[in-house]
Amino acid sequence: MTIDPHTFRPTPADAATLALLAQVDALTEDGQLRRLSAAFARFIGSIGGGSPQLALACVLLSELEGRGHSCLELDALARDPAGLLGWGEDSWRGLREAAGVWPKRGAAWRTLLAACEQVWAVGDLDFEQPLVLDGERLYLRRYWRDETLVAQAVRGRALTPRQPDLAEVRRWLDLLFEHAPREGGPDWQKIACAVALHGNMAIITGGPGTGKTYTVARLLALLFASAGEGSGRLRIALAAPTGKAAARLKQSIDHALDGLADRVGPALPLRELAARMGAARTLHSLLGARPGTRAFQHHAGNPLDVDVLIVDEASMVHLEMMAALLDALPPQAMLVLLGDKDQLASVEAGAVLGDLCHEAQAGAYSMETLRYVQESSGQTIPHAFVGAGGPLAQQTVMLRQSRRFSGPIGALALAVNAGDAAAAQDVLRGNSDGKLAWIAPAQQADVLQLALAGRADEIGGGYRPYLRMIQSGPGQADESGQDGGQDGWVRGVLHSFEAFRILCAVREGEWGVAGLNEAIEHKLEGAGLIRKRGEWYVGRPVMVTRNDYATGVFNGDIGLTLPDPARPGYLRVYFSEGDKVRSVLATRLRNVETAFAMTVHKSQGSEFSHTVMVLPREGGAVIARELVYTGITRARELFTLLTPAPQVLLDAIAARTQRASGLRELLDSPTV
Ligand SMILES: Nc1ncnc2c1ncn2[C@@H]1O[C@H](COP(=O)(O)OP(=O)(O)OP(=O)(O)O)[C@@H](O)[C@H]1O
Repeated sequence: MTIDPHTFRPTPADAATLALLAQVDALTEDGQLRRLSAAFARFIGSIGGGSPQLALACVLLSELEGRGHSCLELDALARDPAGLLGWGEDSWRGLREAAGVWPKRGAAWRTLLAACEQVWAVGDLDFEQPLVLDGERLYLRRYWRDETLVAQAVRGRALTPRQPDLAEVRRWLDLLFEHAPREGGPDWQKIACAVALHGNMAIITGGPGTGKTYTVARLLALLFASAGEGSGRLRIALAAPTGKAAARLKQSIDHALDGLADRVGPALPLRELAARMGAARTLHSLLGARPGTRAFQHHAGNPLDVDVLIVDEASMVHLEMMAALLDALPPQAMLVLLGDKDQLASVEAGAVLGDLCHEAQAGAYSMETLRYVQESSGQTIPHAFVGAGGPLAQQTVMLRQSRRFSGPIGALALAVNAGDAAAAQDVLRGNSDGKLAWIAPAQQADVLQLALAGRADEIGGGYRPYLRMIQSGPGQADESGQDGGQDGWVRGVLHSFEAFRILCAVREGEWGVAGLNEAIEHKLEGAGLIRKRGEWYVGRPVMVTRNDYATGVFNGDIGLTLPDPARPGYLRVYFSEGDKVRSVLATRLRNVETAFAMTVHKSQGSEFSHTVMVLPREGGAVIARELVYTGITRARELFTLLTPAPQVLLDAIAARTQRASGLRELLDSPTV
């Protein structure tokens, strides 16, 4: 439902509700609430009887939706409404007084809301009311529908048994996984492949470098092998939430299959089969996004033409997209989700992968799963991982050892993920052979110096190398000593830019994306590395902020501005997509922002040799453990952390982002 807050006029409501809405308006003017929330409360009041409690519940529901929650939990509403918004009692008092009667228990709120004609209590007669009450959760209908669809589809898929030939699976797994894990214990990668073959849905989760792509490449080989004569007809689709992640997935899978081809020999023409798979696509393009609408070309009535769908970076997939994806996937197709459950959830509402993986750490495997895994892979799941998990837990495997992400950066990520601020501090202060640096308390000048030239002890750090390469122009030898002409030069510049990035936790202020981009531009201009002439200039890195079907660029794509070789005086923006480079005339790009500094959120799915993360001077609800963990895990070789106020880091590590959602409960409910 779309409401224009400027044109919407409510019908008259009772005096108490009007008094409450006046308070809401004042807080909106103050910038504490978004405009949409008051408009939504008025809209709900206009289509049925109103009450100040209902209006306030609507304001909160809308605010929480804007912060990524899919519902309002009535228990929390009764207990600590101010806490829901991260407000102190003072800011909240006015609203609370205006609301009048304030039920002290979730159940009482349920009774109050269930009596409203705008609310459908699940189980009652449904009149398509805009609000839905499911147990003690209040939803916008759209999110309730999406959550229910996801839970039903996921349970159904996980429960759909496949009956692979166990001896054959075992034979192939032994061939595909040559070495036992160095650290001993079960080979979780092998287990993941076996488990995936057991149902129509599997999740492989793990931190960076734990081998998710390595494993899924072997799973594909196994699927080709199991298809026998029909292997050439197996329709496999690869997808990811962003173009960049999709390109990376395809590249890694091709590389892994190529490496496997010789090992499996002529028994399986892996190179040929891989070549037939086609490119990886963004989820938007796979589902057939239609500009200007939320609907997709593919849905239950027009399902995707696939047998196996692999989705990488699944932590970035929001609730609505996951529901659309599951709706469009034919029931007999296999879905494999890959992702790191501990990363930041999607920008939009939902924390789907986190919810789906809530038992991944513990395992919670049944004895039946243990037996199946033993027979199909020869692997013994230790008893510590036995439990009473639901059907999806049986189809989920967490990879636990990182091959490329060890050392001090890995130790820091582990400490942060475990919420252990003291251990994180020890790692940051300890001897890390220069891999880690912690600048605290930091000044903005520290960030600017890093942007210019990296750390003092670093050769060729910061943004200087790529800007110098631009200044040298094509025709010069690249890093490898080869002259690649215009194309080679563009690739070289893009590659060099990818080596370094500054990530921020917030958008606004001195320590946010906006303030830092401006200051960095100034610094680079002062050093003679860029020449700003208006908005567009040579060397400007940009991030696309909105999908644009006309130019084929999508939200989150990052490009570099370079001279147009065909038209002197014109600029083009070059985007790298795996092995390919695309370019668009700069003036055709409408929704972009400078990207020397970008948010941690937008950096998901990317890695940089040297990642610099900047925390702001003041914490807040968004500066939590998942954000810090996601920032650290973007670093391949060096990680530098800047904190103007070190306490913000410690508070962030202690805080978890909990998004309200009913998905976990629904997943475990046999009646869904
Ligand atoms: N069992 C293994 N034996 C040997 N090498 C492995 C194994 N598992 C993974 N690797 C190697 O470790 C590296 C990381 O693996 P991979 O890229 O699959 O991890 P990932 O979990 O997909 O990482 P990311 O989340 O960063 O994309 C790769 O070079 C891969 O070839």
